[in-house]
Amino acid sequence: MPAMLTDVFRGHPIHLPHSHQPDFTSLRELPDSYSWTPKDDILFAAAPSPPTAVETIPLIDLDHPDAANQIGHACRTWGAFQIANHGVPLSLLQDVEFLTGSLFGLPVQRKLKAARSDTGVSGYGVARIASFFNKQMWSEGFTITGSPLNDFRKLWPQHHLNYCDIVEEYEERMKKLASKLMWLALNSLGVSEEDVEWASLNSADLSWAQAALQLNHYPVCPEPDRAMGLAAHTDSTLLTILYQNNTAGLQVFRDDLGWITVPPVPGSLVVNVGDLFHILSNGLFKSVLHRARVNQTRARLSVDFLWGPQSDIKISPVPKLVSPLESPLYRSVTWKKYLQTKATHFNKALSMIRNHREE
Ligand SMILES: O=C(O)CCC(=O)C(=O)O
Ligand SMILES: [Fe+2]
Repeated sequence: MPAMLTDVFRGHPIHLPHSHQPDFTSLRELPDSYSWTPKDDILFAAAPSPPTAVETIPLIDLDHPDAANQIGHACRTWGAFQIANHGVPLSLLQDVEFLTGSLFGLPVQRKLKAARSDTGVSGYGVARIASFFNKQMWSEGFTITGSPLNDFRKLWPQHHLNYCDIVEEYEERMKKLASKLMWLALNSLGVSEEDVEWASLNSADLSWAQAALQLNHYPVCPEPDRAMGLAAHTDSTLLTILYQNNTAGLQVFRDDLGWITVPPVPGSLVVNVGDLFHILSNGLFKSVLHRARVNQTRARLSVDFLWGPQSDIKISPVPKLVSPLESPLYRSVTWKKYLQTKATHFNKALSMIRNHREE
């Protein structure tokens, strides 16, 4: 049986000196441990986009006949896009948002009943990337891998079954959507099912993929300019599908434009290219650097569907996308191995598996 995502993470526990969440609502000033400077993250100070910048990631209508090409173009230029007409019912998005709000609205002591253990993956806690930074992030999270039943029972002794049903339905929908998006993007490069033997086009057979669901809460912050909701990172996934409530905060980085805010569009979903899709596309698709900022007036919620292949599948650049005169840009890697590299080298992980060509 292929190793599941849970095992991958379990082998790489996060050791954090601060495993306890503060009660954000009681803080009237930003504590020093939450106050970021460019020293804490060089990207913190990277050029903010000018207020006049109108450019942002495209919003693509999946019913549009040219959707595949638009997605391909967005993956190459931004590494991210929003989608409308994605087929996920609005009522389900609302249910997931309600669940997320209800979870983070619980008293801290209750949330800590489902705290992620030192070596665990699922449950309540700080962002996984927290261990790479000296400063703390203005957010709290809840990770779901496999069934949330045990954790949900601790959080909501009465209503956990309803909430489990919502998660299950959401994950089913997301799995199908993610596979559809991957194939649309690959088709735009002329890549078809014969070129990627481990991934089936058939939406009824998604057993080659696995996923985790990450719920995030960014509370109202007394000094948002000095705080960081979630520091800059790329996702280790093939694709990530993000639902955000109606509050801006997600930003994506473009070398030529700086940090660009992704405006919430009601009912739409944000899609990010992750590191594995970048590898698979031989570097053609950009694994987008992104982060979450916070604000002083509205709490922000996001639901992140992190999607990739089963842990033992070897991902390497599709041969068709590699020029016959050059070696592939990356060596082959399983998701399991890649997460191990990421757990040690964080944002430098991709360069660790890159084939360095003679210039
Ligand atoms: O909350 C967001 O907008 C971003 C979340 C994210 O990037 C993550 O969970 O990996
Ligand atoms: Fe992310």
